[in-house]
Amino acid sequence: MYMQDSIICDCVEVLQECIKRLREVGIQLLRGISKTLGFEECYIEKRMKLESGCDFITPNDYPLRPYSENQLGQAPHYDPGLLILLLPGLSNGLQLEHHGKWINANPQPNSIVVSIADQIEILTNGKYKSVFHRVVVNNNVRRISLPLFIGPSLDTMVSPLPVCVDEHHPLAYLVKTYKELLEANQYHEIDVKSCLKNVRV
Ligand SMILES: O=C(O)CCC(=O)C(=O)O
Ligand SMILES: [Fe+2]
Repeated sequence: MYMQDSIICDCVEVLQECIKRLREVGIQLLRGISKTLGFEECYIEKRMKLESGCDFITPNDYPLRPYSENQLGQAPHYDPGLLILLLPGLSNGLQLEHHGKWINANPQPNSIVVSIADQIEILTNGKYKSVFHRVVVNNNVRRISLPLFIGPSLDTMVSPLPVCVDEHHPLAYLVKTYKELLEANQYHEIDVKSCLKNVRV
């Protein structure tokens, strides 16, 4: 009993440290994105109130499946949030859509997969696209992955930045709070589901 408790404690500490470091990487990348848009580096952090941001960590465990080509562990989807930082585990399976084809992400060992999510697409009025992706699984390696969804605070209005809207790029998304976007599911409860289809103009 004692052993089990101490193992669980160790796991919690490792997980907390892992989340902290993934978040630090995410914040640095968001600073880079702020700069590419012509802002000072903390612009997105401040505008999205990331100090009280709403992050989700949703570990995935894909059991082994009887073999069939492209057996899906997760159907094609977009992710909510600003950025996703994913520890992809030891088996391949993550695929990204590129020009209508599915491409294997094939991350290097010990790497972090970073993807743009819905709220960056909305903020940039579609200049940076949320990544459409899916997971295929196979019958010889169990896949465990750990994504961290970095998001704004729930009361933050998410709308295209004026600098990304002009006559060639008309406003393409409605204005809603992050909470409203996460609640746009049949249960009207906060859920880690993409909201893009509900806000495209
Ligand atoms: O397991 C993966 O590699 C991706 C997981 C994912 O897309 C998700 O949890 O939203
Ligand atoms: Fe995802």
